[in-house]
Amino acid sequence: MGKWQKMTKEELETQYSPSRWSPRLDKDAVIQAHVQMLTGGTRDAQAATQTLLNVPYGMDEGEKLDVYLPTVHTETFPLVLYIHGGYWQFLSKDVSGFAALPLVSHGIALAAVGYNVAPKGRLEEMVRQVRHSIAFAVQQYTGISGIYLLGHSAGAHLAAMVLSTDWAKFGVVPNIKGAFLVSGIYDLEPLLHTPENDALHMSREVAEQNSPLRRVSKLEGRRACQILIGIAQYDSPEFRRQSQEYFEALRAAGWSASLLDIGDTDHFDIIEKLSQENYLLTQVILNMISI
Ligand SMILES: Nc1ccccc1C(=O)C[C@H](N)C(=O)O
Repeated sequence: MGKWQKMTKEELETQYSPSRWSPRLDKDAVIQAHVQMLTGGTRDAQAATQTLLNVPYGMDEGEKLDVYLPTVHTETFPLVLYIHGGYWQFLSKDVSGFAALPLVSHGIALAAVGYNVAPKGRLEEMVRQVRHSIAFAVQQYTGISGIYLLGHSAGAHLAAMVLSTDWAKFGVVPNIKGAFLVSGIYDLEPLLHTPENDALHMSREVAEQNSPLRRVSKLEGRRACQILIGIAQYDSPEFRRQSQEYFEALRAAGWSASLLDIGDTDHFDIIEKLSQENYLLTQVILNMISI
């Protein structure tokens, strides 16, 4: 048993409130600034990139992709699927193109995945939607040379769930070459005891079945796929513990996984800075994709 079980309700709530740990700004200001950075970054990326916005990947209104295409046309290119964060309740694909510019200028496409956040969407539905979006992308775009997942916070959780997909149900086996999981949550159980679950309505069973940490043995495709787990210096100790544990579990199961602890970042700017080409994580991603 980890030590979160011994925490008071208040302590657990604090540990699982990323906004309370930023040394830059107070909790409301950091979220406001985050939304501003994502919105502005996405606007800039859309102004400078060839895009395909609101491409439906399913029947539901929320099942859409925003695709940012490589600057120079090539027959084949890697595709990064970006899965946004926001505790499965906030944000959307509409503010999730901010990382596109450094990628498209290096011949890499980015697709921001829309999914139904709570209270409209339930957790199992979000997992299914994100999996479906990947199956759709590989069927739709024949020029994809490899798929890379990039997820932040709740989006890193969803990306990790994609790695344990039984693709037989989807009729395709995507060539997932890498996953960049940034400041993610890999064990949902502690959240059952926090107010975050008021909107998510997860049962214990749903939390267990959708915890990547408990599904490491079900992962497929380990030979080809590299996993990078990124964590912010100023993420909470619980968030940092979760990344460390997931990393260790992946390594123990024979995966090619690495853990990158990014100094002088918090839960929010660790991902915002992906709009900058000279940011450490941008460089690591470009190197891992290295075309
Ligand atoms: N990641 C986010 C992105 C956008 C808006 C909110 C969040 C949060 O994480 C909220 C959480 N309840 C917090 O206290 O930090």
